Amino acid sequence: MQLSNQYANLGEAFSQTIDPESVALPALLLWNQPLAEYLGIDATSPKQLATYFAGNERLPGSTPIACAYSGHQFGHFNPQLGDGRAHLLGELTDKQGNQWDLQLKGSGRTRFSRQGDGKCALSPALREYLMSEAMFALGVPTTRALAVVTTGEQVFREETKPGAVVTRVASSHLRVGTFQYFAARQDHEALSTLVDFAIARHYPELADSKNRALALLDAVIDKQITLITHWLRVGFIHGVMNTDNTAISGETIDFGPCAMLGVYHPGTVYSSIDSQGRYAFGNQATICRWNMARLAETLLPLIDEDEEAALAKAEALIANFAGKFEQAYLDMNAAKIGITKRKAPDGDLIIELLELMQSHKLDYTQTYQVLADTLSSGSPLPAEFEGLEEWVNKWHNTLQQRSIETNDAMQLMAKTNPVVIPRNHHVEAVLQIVELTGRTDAFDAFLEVLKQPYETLPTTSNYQDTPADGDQYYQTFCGT
Ligand SMILES: Nc1ncnc2c1ncn2[C@@H]1O[C@H](COP(=O)(O)OP(=O)(O)OP(=O)(O)O)[C@@H](O)[C@H]1O
Ligand SMILES: [Mg+2]
Repeated sequence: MQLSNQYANLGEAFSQTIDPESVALPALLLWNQPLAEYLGIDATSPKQLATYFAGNERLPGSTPIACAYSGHQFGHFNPQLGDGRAHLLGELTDKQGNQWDLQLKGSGRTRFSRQGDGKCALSPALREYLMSEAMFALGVPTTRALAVVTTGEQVFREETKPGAVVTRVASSHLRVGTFQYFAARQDHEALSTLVDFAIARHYPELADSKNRALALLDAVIDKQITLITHWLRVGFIHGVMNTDNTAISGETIDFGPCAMLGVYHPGTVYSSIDSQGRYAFGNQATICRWNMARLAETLLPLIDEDEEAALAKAEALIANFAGKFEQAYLDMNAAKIGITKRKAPDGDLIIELLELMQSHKLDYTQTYQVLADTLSSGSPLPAEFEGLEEWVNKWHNTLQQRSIETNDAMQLMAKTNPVVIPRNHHVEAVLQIVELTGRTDAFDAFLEVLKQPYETLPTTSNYQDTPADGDQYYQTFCGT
């Protein structure tokens, strides 16, 4: 294993070269062996891994850096964010030649730390590991987690908590906020470097585009639409879709206050600080479009020297967002009810189902399982789904009129609708067990099931129940 330092080599304007802070007593708590193998990370002792992934010793070839970025947080621009508690160790190249960033989070203070302590508590580190690996298995583009190392140190939040460092693997850490950082400083040269870097890393097919900045914007918009559509498919609520938490790669990044939707309602919000519901489940596409408009602004000087021409070109792409998203969203929803080649009237059927789920306060994940059951066994709807009969008849008729074989519909539904998701109450329960006991059995058992979310394993049923209180009091916190 030899890391490269491509981002570090972009120069001082982009990052601060700084080693992680050494921790007192590094111990490897979680290790993602399949991911390590995929990345070609050499097998070594848990002790050595803990030393590396706590940041106590440099990995071969690594020059750790903290990256500069800005961001709109809840709509307000903050020019000076950056990795305040993270260190990019460098890039790894896998066997297929793909580049992966290895980054520590919770690894100490940097130039960008502001008032923060640079640390991460154990529970948010575990959440990042569990949720990102669950999302990966669900087929959602995402950053991943390689390790959680406990530090043997305490961090102070409202109370004393055990500390940890989580290792994140991402196809890059370029954020909308990274572009904003240089745009705010009117550093067009750095912006141009970023565009080149992003294209080389993520969109090499755009290398020969006539207008590289515009082509990049177009590609990022498409990737983001795909991402948000996946979130809506599985019921993911990111919780803090600030522009500094929006990756150019189209991967889900920053699992701080994220949660899963239980009862279907587009207004669902769990984040304690999102009092306006800006990042509510059903608002995520609108916010994504807003974030893409912020990205577009940063690229204007590169899109065209003529300001008005640049604006017209960028605006055309932003204006297309809503239409493109709508198509992707309806296609995804059609797949959830077994329809491949969606036709215009299916939109009404889809919207009607969503409205029924909302008015009958039905669980999002369970509803699609119950619908699939009506196809597989012809079983009647369970009592709590009373009121859907008419819709189910209409849906069955649609499948028939469209000559969609029941088996084909069932297969499509089975790969589109997870049987199990990381439900909030189960996530909290396993995180708490690790925090209280230091043992990971319960966490591991849950993760095993989450790794096959479209299969019913012998233990899957342990995690399919809905929370007793319907998550009405559930709250998440910007994990620090
Ligand atoms: N404990 C902390 N110490 C120093 N800086 C912090 C701390 N927690 C958050 N920050 C910084 O505050 C900003 C916003 O934090 P946010 O919660 O979005 O990111 P994060 O969870 O730290 O990291 P990422 O987006 O990389 O997953 C970032 O600049 C982040 O580095
Ligand atoms: Mg963040």
